[in-house]
Amino acid sequence: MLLDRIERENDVKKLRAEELEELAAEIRQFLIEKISMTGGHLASNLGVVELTIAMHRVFQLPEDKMIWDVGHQSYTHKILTGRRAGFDDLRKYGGMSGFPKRKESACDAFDTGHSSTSISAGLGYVQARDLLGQDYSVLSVIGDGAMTGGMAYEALNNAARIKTNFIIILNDNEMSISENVGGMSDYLARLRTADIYTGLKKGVTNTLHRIPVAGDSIIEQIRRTKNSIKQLVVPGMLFEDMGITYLGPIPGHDIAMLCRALREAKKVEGPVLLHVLTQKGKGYEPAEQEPARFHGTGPFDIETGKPVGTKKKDTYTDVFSKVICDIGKRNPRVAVITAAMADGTGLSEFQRRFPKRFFDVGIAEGHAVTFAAGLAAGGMKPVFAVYSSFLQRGYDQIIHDVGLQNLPVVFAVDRAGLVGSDGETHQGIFDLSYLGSIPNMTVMSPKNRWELADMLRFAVDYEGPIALRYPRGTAYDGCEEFRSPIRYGKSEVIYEEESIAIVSVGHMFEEALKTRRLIKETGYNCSLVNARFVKPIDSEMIEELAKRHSLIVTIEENVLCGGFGEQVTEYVSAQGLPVKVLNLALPDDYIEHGSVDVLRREVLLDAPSMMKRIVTAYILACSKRAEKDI
Ligand SMILES: Cc1ncc(C[n+]2csc(CCOP(=O)(O)OP(=O)(O)O)c2C)c(N)n1
Ligand SMILES: CC(=O)[C@@H](O)[C@H](O)COP(=O)(O)O
Ligand SMILES: [Mg+2]
Repeated sequence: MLLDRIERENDVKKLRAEELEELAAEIRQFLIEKISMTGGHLASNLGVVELTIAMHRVFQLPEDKMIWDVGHQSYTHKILTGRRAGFDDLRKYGGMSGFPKRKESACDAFDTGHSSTSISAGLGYVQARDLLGQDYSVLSVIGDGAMTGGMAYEALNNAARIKTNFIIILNDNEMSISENVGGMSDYLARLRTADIYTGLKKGVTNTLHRIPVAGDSIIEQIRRTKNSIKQLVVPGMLFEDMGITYLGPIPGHDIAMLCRALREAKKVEGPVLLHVLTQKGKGYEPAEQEPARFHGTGPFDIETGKPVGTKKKDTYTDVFSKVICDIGKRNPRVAVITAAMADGTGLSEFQRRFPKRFFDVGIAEGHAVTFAAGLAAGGMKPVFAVYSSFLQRGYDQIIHDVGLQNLPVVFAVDRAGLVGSDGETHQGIFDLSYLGSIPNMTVMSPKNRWELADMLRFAVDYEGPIALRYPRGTAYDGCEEFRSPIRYGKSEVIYEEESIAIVSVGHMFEEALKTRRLIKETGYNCSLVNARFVKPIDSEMIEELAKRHSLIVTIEENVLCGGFGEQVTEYVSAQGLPVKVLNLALPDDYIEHGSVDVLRREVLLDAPSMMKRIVTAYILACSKRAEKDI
């Protein structure tokens, strides 16, 4: 196997040029086999095998800096930098990350996970290099999907003024996770056929009328506007006009051609954009046919491409998907928005049924928030379905454009809490803090699938900014009997006893139920309350609990800082209530990849750990009280 000769970075340079195609085939086979067992991002990785080989042939690691936008396509880079063995534990706790990580390898120049950051980070490297008088190449690899994100344009605008080499590789596979959207995507599609234009260039400058008949309509178009002549004559004119040299389009599965283009790019004094055309899922038929399904996949059967394992119950996303369609059917003012995550957020069905009221804005969460605010100001009822960690991108917009004007925008915050194998960048563990701090914002979280449905209906009827947060994965379908109507700012008492009172937030209810059971087994009484609202907190309920309990315990899957628990503690302290409070939440830290169950054990938010922490705190609270009485 050629792969056996790749033990560390730069080893790929030792292979003969004629061997590289075979190496690409081996890498594809390896990726398919490994990801079929562990799950991971398959389609994007299959698409960049040749591009990555070419980059590693032409550039020197770790001296040269390769920055992978999003980073979900960095698997071949990991293989070529000696991390092949890591694929056995890909995205498992303690195992190799699915994204580039500086702490994992000196060859990973920059951590990524969220989209459209690579040009900014690359430009930073370039400026640092020049200021420090160093000499290395910087390559930012950005996909056509990531090119729909505003940061990419801010960075290009900034990069245009530099006079030293900076290589931007636009990996264009005509796909975001789903089909790519928007004007840039259309523009790139036109560039893809730029060889026609290159042929035309001569024709235009010499004799327009000698161009074959097939070109007639194009010639007509050229005559019509001067601008379109420029567009057709110089492919990549948009970039060129900005001061960025455009090279392309380059066939992205031809290693020799890619190497040549990269060597050319290295010579340019200034920013240069290489437009590389690749195919998502290349080399594995099921992924070529269904690139969106194989973007991020669980384990699958290689032969058929079908997922392995039993059919799971509905996820929270499935529930959201059904209910929002039902709401959309009844209420023509409801419009939904996604930032390139129609499948992930469960909006694809809404798109199919109500295409005019469905908006995919590209990977542009900040824009999506303000766009939603505009829709609301114009009389619509926008529902922005978005992953918790990606909504971090829209923080100012939520304050400035939604909160300040008290506009009725619904935020359906999916992937809230621990998400598992995507790790640090994707854990949705800050939303209660960042949403809870915004005036006019209401924040809810459901305990089970029925409450998600009820809360979504409540949110759509509510006349102000409102968010509901729910996690990745199977929707809890227990406790259906507890389904009292949602009342603004009111919690729900599930079990009423004395001594200890647990108040749990959203999906942590299931774990809180188990914890209560364990506490009862140790002989203590324990009440259980479902918070329902994180903002405003149900202060009346806290006052009531303080009368009959020595300890109030809050449970949430959010960082402690700024979360639900801190609000309760602050209220109890401000009111001087005679009760101790224990906040069980996530630490002030980033939480790595791994299964949610393992991660919860690590952060002591699993039922057995919580039971121990609660009983210990209760005994302490009682002894303090006894001391006081003496
Ligand atoms: C801020 C942010 N929003 C959404 C995502 C989810 N996401 C991951 S990859 C991806 C599509 C990227 O498309 P592209 O850059 O073309 O890469 P490809 O998968 O086609 O290789 C999206 C939307 C993200 N990582 N970051
Ligand atoms: C790379 C990326 O950001 C997404 O592909 C993400 O991995 C999707 O995660 P879900 O599986 O939770 O939809
Ligand atoms: Mg793409």
